[in-house]
Amino acid sequence: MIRLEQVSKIYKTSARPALDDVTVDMDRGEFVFLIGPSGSGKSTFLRLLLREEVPSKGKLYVNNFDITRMARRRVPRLRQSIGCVFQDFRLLVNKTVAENVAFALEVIGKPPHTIKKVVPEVLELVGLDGKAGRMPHELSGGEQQRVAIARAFVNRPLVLLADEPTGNLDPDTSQDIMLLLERINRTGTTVLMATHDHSIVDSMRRRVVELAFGRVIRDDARGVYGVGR
Ligand SMILES: Nc1ncnc2c1ncn2[C@@H]1O[C@H](COP(=O)(O)OP(=O)(O)OP(=O)(O)O)[C@@H](O)[C@H]1O
Repeated sequence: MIRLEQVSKIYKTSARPALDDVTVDMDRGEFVFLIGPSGSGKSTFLRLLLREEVPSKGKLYVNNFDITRMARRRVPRLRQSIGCVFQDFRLLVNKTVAENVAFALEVIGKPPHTIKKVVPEVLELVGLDGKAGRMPHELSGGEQQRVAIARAFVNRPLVLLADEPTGNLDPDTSQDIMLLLERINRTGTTVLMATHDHSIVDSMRRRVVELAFGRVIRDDARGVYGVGR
């Protein structure tokens, strides 16, 4: 599903590599935490998968796309196969909950009758039925993140990337969001989540890939956050 072979990323303005000779494989249906201190390369890792950056060295595959050699015109197809969720939700503030989710389908050309059917289904899945007509500012942070997850998942992506999805949420709400991500993972979607949240990583006991200075220093099948520290 996701494969990095000896990938390095060196930004022009930076003295040391942001990623340094990283080799990792993630299978279909895995749930993986990507952890490491600030500046260790987590966001760079995610940006490479979306082809927002290109690697300086190595090979990179996502959902059978060879990202290293990918022509620019094929990038939208790659991004359609990946759902993304961020710490700051990134909803369209002037659209309702349902319109935010529908928009993700409109931009990829889904017909209106499909959109009409699928949007309520996914809102129910994330626990937001009854709130379809609300504006984002009328929702709590946890609810806004649910909308973002619905939007990311509505197209049934093979991979869901989550960059600090609980970073702006209190612990209870964070737990709810994690239950939702687990539920999405159980449908077969690979979930890769970058996080600083010790308690979530420790309570879920999933695969943990730890970065330090751009290198993978740990890859545990059922890991915790702070081993050896
Ligand atoms: N666009 C860029 N240009 C130059 N250097 C960059 C760029 N983006 C990131 N870096 C550098 O690459 C390294 C890794 O950064 P990255 O943002 O991937 O880390 P991170 O683990 O996501 O950090 P955080 O947890 O704070 O988001 C850092 O040294 C950072 O300064």
